[in-house]
Amino acid sequence: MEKKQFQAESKRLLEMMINSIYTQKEIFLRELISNASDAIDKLYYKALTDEELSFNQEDYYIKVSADKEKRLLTITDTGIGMSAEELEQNLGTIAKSGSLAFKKENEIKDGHDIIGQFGVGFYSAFMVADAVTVKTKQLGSEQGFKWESNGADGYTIEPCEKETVGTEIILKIKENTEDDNFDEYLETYRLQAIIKKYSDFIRYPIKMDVTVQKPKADKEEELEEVTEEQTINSMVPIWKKNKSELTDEDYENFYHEKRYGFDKPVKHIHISVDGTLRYNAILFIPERTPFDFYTKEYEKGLELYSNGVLIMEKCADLLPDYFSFVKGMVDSEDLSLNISREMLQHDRQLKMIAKNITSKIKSQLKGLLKNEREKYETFYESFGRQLKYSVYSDFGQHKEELQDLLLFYSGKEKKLISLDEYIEKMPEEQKYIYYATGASHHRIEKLPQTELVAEKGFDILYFTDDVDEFAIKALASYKDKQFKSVSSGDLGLEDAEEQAKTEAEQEEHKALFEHMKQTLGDKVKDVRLSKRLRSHPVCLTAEGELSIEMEKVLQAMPDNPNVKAEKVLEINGDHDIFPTLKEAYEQDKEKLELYTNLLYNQALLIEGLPIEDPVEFTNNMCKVMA
Ligand SMILES: Nc1ncnc2c1ncn2[C@@H]1O[C@H](COP(=O)(O)OP(=O)(O)OP(=O)(O)O)[C@@H](O)[C@H]1O
Repeated sequence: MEKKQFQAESKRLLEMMINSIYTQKEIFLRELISNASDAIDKLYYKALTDEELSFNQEDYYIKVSADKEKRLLTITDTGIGMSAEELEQNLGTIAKSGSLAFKKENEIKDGHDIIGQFGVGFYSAFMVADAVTVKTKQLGSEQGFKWESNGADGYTIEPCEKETVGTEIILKIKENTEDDNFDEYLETYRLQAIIKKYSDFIRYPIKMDVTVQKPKADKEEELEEVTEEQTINSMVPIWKKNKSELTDEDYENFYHEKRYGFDKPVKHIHISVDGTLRYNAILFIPERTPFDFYTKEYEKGLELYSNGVLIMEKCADLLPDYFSFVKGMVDSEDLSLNISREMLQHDRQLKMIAKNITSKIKSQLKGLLKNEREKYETFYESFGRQLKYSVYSDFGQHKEELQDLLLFYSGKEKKLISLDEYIEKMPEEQKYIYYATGASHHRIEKLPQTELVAEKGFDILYFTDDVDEFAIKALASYKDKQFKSVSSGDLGLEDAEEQAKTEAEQEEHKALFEHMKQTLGDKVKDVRLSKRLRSHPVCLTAEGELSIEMEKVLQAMPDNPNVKAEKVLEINGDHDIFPTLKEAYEQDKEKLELYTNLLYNQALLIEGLPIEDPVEFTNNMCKVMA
């Protein structure tokens, strides 16, 4: 059977391609500059094998010039140029990449990697231009050629005058439409910005004529407008430089130049990996939280470059959510780009880079915690909340990675300590890691519930952030030591004998406590003799999973107004108030009820909870006084 060739309607194909591949029109300049850079690189490779050719890096450049009146934008390069045949093949056939063929034929050396591979980038010029003219003269040829097209009706090729070897791409920029402002592609400042954004690390100078204000030669106090040729790109990417040549200041300048933040980063991480996985990365741990960090608007991600050309401004897949504060960039030659170079095929390579980066960040943070404590605490002040939040989010999936990065305020040492530091200082008889929650360190210090644990000489971690207790509940234990709230039912401090004694006392006053419980109804789950109170008469504790602090946090959220902790009112049996209660129970039940309500409201106040009926409470106080 006769095999037929697919027919392609090239005009339609070109239209489709131009209008659907790229999401941003400004990308045409990146594509044309990348082609120019490839063309110079090809000369460089030729010189490697051709003894008659020498390659002097300084002689090669790319120039971008705009003529507003004629609406012409020209990209000139001093590269290898094209013959008439190559023009026909490369620019006359969509998806034919001369660069890819070149790459296959030549062994790529010294990081001079050729960028082009799909054979479509050139046509992106038609997104902003009605007509494109290419004037080119190939190395070793006497004759120049001109390729012209208005996109729709094919192209023409004819000989032309061209003095120098290289290529000139001339775009006739479209007129503005209602939706698009094409004038901007003729504005120097806009072109500079696009070059900086995408092509900053092209290794040849990208030059432009820029008009600047300068003091006059004869009259320094007066300014005049002068047009001078400037190199717009930085050329050598800092990440390709030798680490030993770079100073902290160089990294800081890069951080500010790239507008990662206005602060001074607490740490930079420079990674160069060469092997099966090849990539360079420069990452920063910022000092201050960006203003929108804890909002939905904040977008995490690293800049992603392929061969020094920007592919994505914020590649979210490179960072786990829990390290979303990290800023920086990754450059890799091995990425599977999609045709528009705006996205990646979800590939293994990227996942491996992300994994690698995550473990590097983790180890750097641990190093900071161990060796540069002050810096770590500065970092922690800004992003500790994010780490704690990440311990319990995603069903505690990442708690293992993050738990040793946590810091909490130590009641005993009056400073932030890590969980390891807490455990190291635990006396042998201490079974649990104790914590107390409250609005401030000062208020926690005064909590009646802390009395017994503190008396034993055990340290208590003070939780003042609303995520603290949630994070700890997700952890449950650290290095086999369980966390225990000083307000929890059993503090694990009594031996069997002491326990039996409290139980006997509780039994002895059972009727009194039952009456008090009845008075309070479902406001409390129980009224009990306290084992933890020393000088205070009363406190509230919680039974079950939900603590009183958690109740406060959850109640403040819109969907949980009715969550309640199971509260227990504890009475200090050694306090002077206790005989009074016993007497009231025997002789005056009404008085007992009055006292019970007063004690309950006092306990609420200590916990920072609102009193349900403040007027009744103050009236009751007056009743006692009168
Ligand atoms: N300035 C130039 N100098 C020399 N050759 C060029 C120039 N611009 C384009 N070419 C040739 O035209 C071919 C097609 O260019 P085009 O930009 O469409 O694709 P590409 O660069 O190969 O691939 P990609 O779509 O990945 O950018 C190139 O492979 C190259 O051979």
